[in-house]
Amino acid sequence: PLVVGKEVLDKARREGYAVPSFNTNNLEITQAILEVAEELKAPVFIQVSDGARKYAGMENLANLVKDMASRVRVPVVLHLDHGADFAMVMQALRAGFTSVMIDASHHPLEENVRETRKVVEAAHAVGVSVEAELGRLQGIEDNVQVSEAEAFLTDPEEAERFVAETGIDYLAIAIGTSHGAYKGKGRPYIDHRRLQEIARRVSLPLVLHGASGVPAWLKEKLLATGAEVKEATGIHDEDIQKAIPNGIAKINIDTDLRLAMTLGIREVVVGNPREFDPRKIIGKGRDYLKQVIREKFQLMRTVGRA
Ligand SMILES: O=C(COP(=O)(O)O)N(O)CCCCOP(=O)(O)O
Ligand code: NA
Ligand SMILES: [Zn+2]
Repeated sequence: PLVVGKEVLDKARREGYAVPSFNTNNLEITQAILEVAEELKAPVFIQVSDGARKYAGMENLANLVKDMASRVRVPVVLHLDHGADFAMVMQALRAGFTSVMIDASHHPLEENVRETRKVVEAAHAVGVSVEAELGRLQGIEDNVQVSEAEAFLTDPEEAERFVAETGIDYLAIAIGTSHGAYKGKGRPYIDHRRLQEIARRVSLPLVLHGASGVPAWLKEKLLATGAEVKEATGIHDEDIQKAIPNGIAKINIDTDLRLAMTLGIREVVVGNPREFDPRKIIGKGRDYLKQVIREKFQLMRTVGRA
């Protein structure tokens, strides 16, 4: 069934596992997520970004997820990813989202607090959980000077204050991850000591953005279809496994789903130039999506937790 975010994540942090939050943009991605969650008896977040809202329509995606979630046995949370402003959050609340993120982390702290408090008041009034962000994920360019990079990472003491002043339900932090398929040359540096210090001060579930791994098997297969993803790199599994016992309870995955869907589509389109049944083309993408989604539930130890 569709459930509120807080109950799912409080349990995850308490019991030392994480819940993947997968971005959806259409029917096939939503099907893949829910079929695997059901198969593995795992709770799951399905999140809608601004881009997805523009591509598919917020109400369309909300109605699809709500209806499909009502027909599965595992807990499903419908989450607004990177809510840009109060208006967008209100639209999500009206559409029946059960969790919303207000991302005001690029504003000065005082404004982030103000914006976030406003959203908390509205969302909590209708029983919906709130995620906010403190600190900024490094940009795609990794030519950020060390000092600037420091300024982007979440300050533990500030995090404690931010949580107290805003009343949020879970906190997104910056400890070295970044959005997209190009997370820097080699292995991205994840600041586990900083995470431990944040987790010592903040008892709320912590959220990791930019956590896609760009798995080797997926990258190799994509390269074999002629996809130009040679420079693509992700977060290492060991860093994910290390972050979970240190308070990370929600882990955002979008890029790995994009790569999986693209692999399926390219394999059919490049491999069978005579194929023009979209169900065969997108369907192959859905198969690879299910494989990646299975791996995420296993990596995060979400299996059997529903
Ligand atoms: O943290 C993440 C995903 O991180 P990842 O890129 O490592 O998967 N997310 O929050 C997903 C962000 C998707 C937003 O993009 P569009 O507006 O273009 O849809
Ligand atoms: Na989010
Ligand atoms: Zn994000």
